[in-house]
Amino acid sequence: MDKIAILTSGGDAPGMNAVIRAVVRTAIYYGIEVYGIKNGYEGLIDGEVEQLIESSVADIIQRGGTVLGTSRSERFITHEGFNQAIDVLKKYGINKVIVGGGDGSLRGAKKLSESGIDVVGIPLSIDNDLGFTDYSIGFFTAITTVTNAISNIRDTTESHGRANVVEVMGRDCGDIALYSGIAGGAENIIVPEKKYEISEIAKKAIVGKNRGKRHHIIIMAEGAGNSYEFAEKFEELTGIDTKVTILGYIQRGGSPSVVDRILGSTMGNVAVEHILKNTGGYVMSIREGSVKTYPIGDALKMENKFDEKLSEILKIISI
Ligand SMILES: Nc1ncnc2c1ncn2[C@@H]1O[C@H](COP(=O)(O)OP(=O)(O)O)[C@@H](O)[C@H]1O
Ligand SMILES: O=P(O)(O)OC[C@H]1O[C@](O)(COP(=O)(O)O)[C@@H](O)[C@@H]1O
Repeated sequence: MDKIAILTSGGDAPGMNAVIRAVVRTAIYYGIEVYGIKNGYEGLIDGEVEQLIESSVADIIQRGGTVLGTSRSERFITHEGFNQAIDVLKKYGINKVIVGGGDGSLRGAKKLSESGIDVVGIPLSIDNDLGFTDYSIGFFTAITTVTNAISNIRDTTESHGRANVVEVMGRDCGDIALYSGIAGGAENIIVPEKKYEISEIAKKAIVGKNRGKRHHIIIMAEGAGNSYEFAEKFEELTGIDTKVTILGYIQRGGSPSVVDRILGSTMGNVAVEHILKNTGGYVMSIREGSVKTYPIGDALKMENKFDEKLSEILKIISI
């Protein structure tokens, strides 16, 4: 008899709870025992495993974070830690695992599948840095939070006639900066995928200022440089009083958006149906509006592409 477990791993993302809820309720619907593994791969190694029932996931769809807890686990990458994790799964008779997380977590899931455990990975990361899916769950909530913050920052920036460098998350991926930059009407974005010239950004601000513009918002992804150093140089070049706002963890928490709840519920449900019918390793994806599955090895080789067109649109319309 199949036994399914669900774990969440890596950086948490709004929508993780919708996934957990859908996985648990779908498994029970099909008469399958379902287990929750606490605190990601760390909890798996330590045997933090608990059977879940319908009511275990009551009243969680609206909550940010993950009720199962998460971790970044150095131990899981070691031979010893990984084998301990496999032993725990064997002890409970769990043969199928659904992993919700980002790139690293899904690499861990691939390793589990190579050890004979059937897995389905669900893309959960606010960064939207996965090549095999158009969107990862959590991204839309994060960019809504960032966009609301930009609107607030714009009000005060405009009143004072200042510039503001808003630092957002995204170590290797500029999607949070790009999408919230478009939605918030930022004049410039600075992202890890593209080189920038501070002199060009300053020139644009001076042209705007001479036109009577009283605010200038620059969104900087955390992986693209040091926002304080940038702001100091920008102020020097433009003569515009320049402040820095680092949004930090504010953008990773909070009640999930409608899109993330629906994506989470759908992917959680389809993941269970898929894992019951298939052996091996897979991931869930959303491509051009449809939910799809890919073999996990192929999926992790797909390159994440920066949306040059959207970046060009920002350049043209945010002057
Ligand atoms: N190549 C890998 N092989 C096995 N496990 C991995 C690998 N990369 C990451 N992991 C596991 O996944 C965890 C989460 O990965 P991390 O990159 O921190 O977050 P995310 O999944 O959000 O990208 C890591 O702490 C580690 O335990
Ligand atoms: O919580 P931590 O360990 O400080 O991680 C911060 C990082 O996690 C993220 O929020 C999400 O990244 P991952 O999806 O790779 O975990 C990044 O944007 C950020 O740099």
